[in-house]
Amino acid sequence: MPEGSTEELHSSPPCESQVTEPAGLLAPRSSRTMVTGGGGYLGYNLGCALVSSGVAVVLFDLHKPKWEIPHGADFFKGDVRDYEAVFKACEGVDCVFHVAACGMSGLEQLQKKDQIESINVGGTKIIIDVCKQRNIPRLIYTSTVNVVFGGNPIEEGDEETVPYFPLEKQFNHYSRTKAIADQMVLAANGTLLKGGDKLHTCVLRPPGIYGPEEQRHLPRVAINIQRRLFNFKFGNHKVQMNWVHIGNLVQAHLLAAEALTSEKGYVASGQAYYIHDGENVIFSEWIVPLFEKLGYRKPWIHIPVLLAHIAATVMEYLHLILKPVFSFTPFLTRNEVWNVTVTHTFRIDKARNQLGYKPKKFSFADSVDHYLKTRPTCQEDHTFLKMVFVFGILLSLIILSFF
Ligand SMILES: NC(=O)c1ccc[n+]([C@@H]2O[C@H](COP(=O)([O-])OP(=O)(O)OC[C@H]3O[C@@H](n4cnc5c(N)ncnc54)[C@H](O)[C@@H]3O)[C@@H](O)[C@H]2O)c1
Repeated sequence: MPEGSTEELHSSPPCESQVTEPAGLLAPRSSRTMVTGGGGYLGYNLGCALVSSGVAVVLFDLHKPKWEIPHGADFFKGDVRDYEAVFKACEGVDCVFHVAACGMSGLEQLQKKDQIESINVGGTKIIIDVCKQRNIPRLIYTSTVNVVFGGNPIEEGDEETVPYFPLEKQFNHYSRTKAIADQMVLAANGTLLKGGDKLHTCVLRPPGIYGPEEQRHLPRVAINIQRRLFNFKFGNHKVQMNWVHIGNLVQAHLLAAEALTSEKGYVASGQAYYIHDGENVIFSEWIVPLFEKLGYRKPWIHIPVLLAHIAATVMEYLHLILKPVFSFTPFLTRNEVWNVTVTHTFRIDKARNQLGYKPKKFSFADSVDHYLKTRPTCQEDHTFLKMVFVFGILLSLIILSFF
């Protein structure tokens, strides 16, 4: 399909199976919306919920979703860095959900700085510019808790008291560029549209996303458990964090779109919201169903956090060195080590009070069951990866012996 063209695919029933209760929550006062990153997990599920609410959707993405496109949605193949493509896709649109991002986890996190920056920052600038030119009055940006978390402990942080993590100290490009984009979107609130009205913007900051069909975290962790790379546990057992189920995150996006309307007094204009399931979890306990249902023993070899950090560093460098001849996904990155070894929890009172956000209760175990039912049966040979891992641990031990 040519770049910048729309394609309405199958007219199969929309994707209720992806999100337990997405539709009919509310119909955002919109006739046509655009979801960037509409081929990805959140973007696609959000698109499904919107069409179920009777709102037409353009799913804008570099890649087609792996799931069937629901009736009422158009897929537009395009790049958020391409002004003309974004402008064309936004014809008739009155609300944009800017979900597309690059560099989030695993291999992607190690992509070149320029690539990540051009998508996360450059792409966001283009989205804002097109909203102005196309007189689109509502823009909802999917940010991340990483804009304030960079390895610093945060307990029950809220939107008013926790500052952005200093950009110069963010050691991964994803978090740094998401923080820049988050600030750009908030700064764009209230700017004049070409037709004279105002642009209303808000940002949602979720932690890790889980749910049925999630592709980014669960399958990767599961594969590494099967490779027995997660026999190791590190860090304090009391480390807490939040997670968000896809159904709750979709709900929050729909509510945010509502809260940028005059009917809701533009309550969300210029606001940021933390969004999660409404509970703090201990990571080592939360992940247990995955080990149990896969039939593997829980991690039992305790290693110091520093060693895990060094191993992740070594993995990242090995990845860079070997990239020209062999590309592998490090089983952990430094950023991911911080994520599971440093407490970072947030309050969601602001979203509850201003947006009317009411997270539903979901179970991670159900997502694991779904994964086990749908995972591909054929497994690759991981001998080389195991070698790389063992090499990483050995190298880390050698480095550690110098301390
Ligand atoms: N997955 C998580 O755990 C998590 C946690 C916090 C925040 N977020 C945020 O949520 C959003 C969605 O995450 P997801 O899990 O659905 O990710 P995903 O990778 O499934 O979806 C992202 C989509 O963006 C698309 N994309 C990337 N570059 C693009 C470009 N230049 N032009 C057009 N499309 C492009 C990708 O093709 C992909 O389909 C992201 O903004 C991410 O930063 C995700």
